[in-house]
Amino acid sequence: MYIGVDCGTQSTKVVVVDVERGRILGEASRAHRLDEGVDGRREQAPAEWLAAFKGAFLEAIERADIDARAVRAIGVSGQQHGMVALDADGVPVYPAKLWCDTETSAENAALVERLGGEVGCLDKLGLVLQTGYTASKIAWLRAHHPDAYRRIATLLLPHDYLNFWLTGERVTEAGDASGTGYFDTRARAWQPEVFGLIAPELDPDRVLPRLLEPREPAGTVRARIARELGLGDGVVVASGGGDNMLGAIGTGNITNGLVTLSLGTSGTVCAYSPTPVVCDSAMVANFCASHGGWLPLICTMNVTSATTRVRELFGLDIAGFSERVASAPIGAEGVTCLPFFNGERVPMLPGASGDFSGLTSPNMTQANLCRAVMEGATFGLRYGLELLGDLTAGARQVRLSGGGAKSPVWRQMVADITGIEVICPEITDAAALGAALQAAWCEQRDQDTTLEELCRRLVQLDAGSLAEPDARRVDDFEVVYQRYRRLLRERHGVT
Ligand SMILES: Nc1ncnc2c1ncn2[C@@H]1O[C@H](COP(=O)(O)OP(=O)(O)O)[C@@H](O)[C@H]1O
Ligand SMILES: O=C(CO)[C@@H](O)[C@H](O)COP(=O)(O)O
Repeated sequence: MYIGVDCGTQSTKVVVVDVERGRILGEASRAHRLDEGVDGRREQAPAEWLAAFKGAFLEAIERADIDARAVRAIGVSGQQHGMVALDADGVPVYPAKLWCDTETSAENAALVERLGGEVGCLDKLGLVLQTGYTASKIAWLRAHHPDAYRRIATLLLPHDYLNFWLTGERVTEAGDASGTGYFDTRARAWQPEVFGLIAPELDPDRVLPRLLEPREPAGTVRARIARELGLGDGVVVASGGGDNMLGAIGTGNITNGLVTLSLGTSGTVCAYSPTPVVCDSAMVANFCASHGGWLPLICTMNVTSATTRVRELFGLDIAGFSERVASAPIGAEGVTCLPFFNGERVPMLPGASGDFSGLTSPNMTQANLCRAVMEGATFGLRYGLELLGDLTAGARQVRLSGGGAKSPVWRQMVADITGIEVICPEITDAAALGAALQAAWCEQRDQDTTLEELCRRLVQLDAGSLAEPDARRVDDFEVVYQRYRRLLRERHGVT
């Protein structure tokens, strides 16, 4: 048995997988709170992730109806970029500032300038620093909370922190490290010169975790934690990775030719590449994959976070919201939404706010506003897909994951807006499945087992989720997408 854990923005999910029989035996999740401020602050207490991990783990084991001592390895996936700064005792010196925190946009702009703009960033890092990456969070802590900054002994990412709690080891791997902003994504190595600009008082050899190879274990579960979770001795913990990297594994997107699109709190689109990628657009992140190779990716910050805001505003449950969306026509009778309620990363507008435009007395209905926000979030992903250019140009299928992928209306909308067939894996939390597969790949590293074989066995596509683009709707959406692009240009100068 293998366990996959995905510590997302809104919850931690755990999946129990029987790799030998190719079956998913049990799943469970526990929610996290998000601490938000008007200034773009978005933080979480790492202790909540641990509590959610334990709760979801024990429930998933119970649902799977297995003895936890049958577990051989655990893989952990985590929301990318979050700053987990620990003191010498391994205690956070400050709450984790998350990927969606935009409070540090001034520090990010200053860092980009010091690195020599986009060209300098690409030269030193293989990607362009964006607000949300870990680098500006450290610079911000240094400027605003120098006492906490001075106590930093280790800098981890969310999935590294869970691995640290499980094993006691301070380690990371290239996939998640790619999103720090002090890692050279082409060389798959820390970039000490850049780190020195961000945190001149900290010694990178001391505070940055050791980099693991993709198949190398982080360690084994410590005795005390094993007792709490009911595990046997010597349970292996894989290197794990960023949620998008493990989501790629969990959707079978581990070699060329596929596109993974996630409708989570964030929206992401990525495609595997065996070589490092520098796209025409600075918004495409040349991240590493967590199984070797690269995973160029675009990320939008307002997907289910945006639809949830509007849903809650109208006091609707998920079914009621979907019903409203389905009842309104394509284009929401002229209502267009730029859903940048949390600022935005792609397009690069960290300080932006959201817009509903085209409202008139007759079209200002719940149905149109619900539809417009879902369309706006999906248009943002189409914009990102276009930025990926040749990497996704010939894609014949989108593998869809994340909470929003459970919605048939949204799946069809993605197919009609991108013009590409959409299908979901049977498990919507592909990152948790990817983490379990990586755990099996790691634990079986002395055998011939390949990751391709594990994906073939476990990544089962749900035929019932298939959504094919409809030519007429594709045309209708094209007109509305151009309206969205016009608004983007008018409001934010984005061409
Ligand atoms: N059927 C559905 N339709 C639309 N949104 C949904 C549906 N089911 C779940 N969601 C949304 O998915 C989100 C959680 O997605 P998830 O991928 O787990 O996020 P994260 O990994 O960022 O924590 C929640 O906001 C939830 O409202
Ligand atoms: O910042 C990024 C990718 O660069 C986000 O995709 C985070 O990794 C959060 O993911 P979710 O919680 O939305 O799954």
